[in-house]
Amino acid sequence: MKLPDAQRAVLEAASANEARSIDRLTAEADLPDPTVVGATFTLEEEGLVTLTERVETDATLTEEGREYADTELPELALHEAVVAAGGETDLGSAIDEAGLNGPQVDIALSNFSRKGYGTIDSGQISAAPDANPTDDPERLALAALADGEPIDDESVLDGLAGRNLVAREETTVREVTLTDDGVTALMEGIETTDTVGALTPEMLTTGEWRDADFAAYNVEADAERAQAGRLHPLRRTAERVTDVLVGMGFEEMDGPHADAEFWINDCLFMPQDHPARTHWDQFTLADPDAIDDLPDELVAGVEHAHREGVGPDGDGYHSPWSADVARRLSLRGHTTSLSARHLAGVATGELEPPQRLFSVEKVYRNDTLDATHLLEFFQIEGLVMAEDLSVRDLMGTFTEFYAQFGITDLEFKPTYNPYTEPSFELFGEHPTTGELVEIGNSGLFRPEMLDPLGVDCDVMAWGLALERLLMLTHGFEDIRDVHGTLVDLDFLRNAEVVY
Ligand SMILES: N[C@@H](Cc1ccccc1)C(=O)O
Repeated sequence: MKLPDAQRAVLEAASANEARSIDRLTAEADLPDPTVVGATFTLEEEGLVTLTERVETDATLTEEGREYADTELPELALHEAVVAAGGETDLGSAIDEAGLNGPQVDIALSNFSRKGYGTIDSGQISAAPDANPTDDPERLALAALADGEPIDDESVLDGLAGRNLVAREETTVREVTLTDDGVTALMEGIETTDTVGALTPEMLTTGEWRDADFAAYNVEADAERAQAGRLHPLRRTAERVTDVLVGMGFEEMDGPHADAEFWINDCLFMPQDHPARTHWDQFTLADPDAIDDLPDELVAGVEHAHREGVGPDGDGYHSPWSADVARRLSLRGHTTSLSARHLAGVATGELEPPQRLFSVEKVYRNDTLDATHLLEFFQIEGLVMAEDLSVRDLMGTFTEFYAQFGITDLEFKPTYNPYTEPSFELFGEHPTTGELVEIGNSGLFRPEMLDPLGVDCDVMAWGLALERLLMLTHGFEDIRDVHGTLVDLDFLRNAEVVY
């Protein structure tokens, strides 16, 4: 019989008397695992081997399990402390003596009683005289696992898995046995065919590939999973947002992450003593600490709006205003700075209506980290500049935009921004908790903002949070499950950006 090299090696490594695992055949045939699996599948099809599959459950120590294997289970540490104190003592000193703290205290107390190591009664703890902590099955199992020994007692393993001290993982073990035909073939002798398993650069350059007999691929064979790099789901969502907005006729804006407060705040009619302009909210740069080249005429116009307001009935803030503050350099707390630069005509030249602009960019805020706040996040900024815009246009745009992501239950709540009137916060329903989540803020820019920038038509605008959009589309309850060091690798590898 003629067989390709790999099949012959697998056949020779297999036995008729004993089922051998693929791992063992791989070691004996000295071939890569996928090659052996592929060869085995073909041999099975040809009736030369039989292949059986068995699911084995592996147990490995979790970090906590390892810690207790190295030291002691909390309930045993507690027992030891009680025994050392003469068999009975007050609970507080037993806990201290056992060196228990935080969640370990509860763990120790509940397991101490459950396992019959003693009793706890009105603040006193006593050790059961007949308890035998040395033979504690969980303790022995942890020690055995730490030494790499197998554990047969499933109920102990289940208990440890329930305490999160052991992680159980199922693996499929494939085993191969020679059939009678396989034995006969081996006895009659096997010649190696010259089928080629892999195309090499040499075969291409010499032209040898032309006459080669290539082995067929077995597309059903198990192969190692290659984890290639891929874009973060958040980045892919950002790209999707860009696609949607471009599809709605928007053009992308660009601009600096660190900018003069003039563009970030002053142009937005944010008084210089506004709380959002303090270090509690924004990150101010120390070096360099200012932008010197602001357009004089614009600065004068903005200062005038702040001091006197706009129009015959206008009224300003009558609060301090200084060009030095306006020149101060900060990380942008919103990308509305890009809208200001574009509307002022300093980004891409004077704008004529109609215009639709957007950006999906990072912004930075000195927030307190929690489930819905990070120090930086992506903002979906947008503006429409046209004659006669109304709140209906604003709501219609959001309805159209969010519908692309399957979000059709938007709610609007009136709010206040120094730079818009009217202003609306947007909310969407969280798919699993049902809670309303704030997903953005919007409004029509006020004349106090537009007039100094030289814009005399209407502008509606918004800032939406990309991470919050992802929370609604993927059901996250904590933003830190999307960003940062706590993100689940499987999520990064497998998440689909669905729309
Ligand atoms: N700048 C606002 C969003 C916004 C932009 C434009 C108009 C109204 C609101 C924010 O960061 O929340």
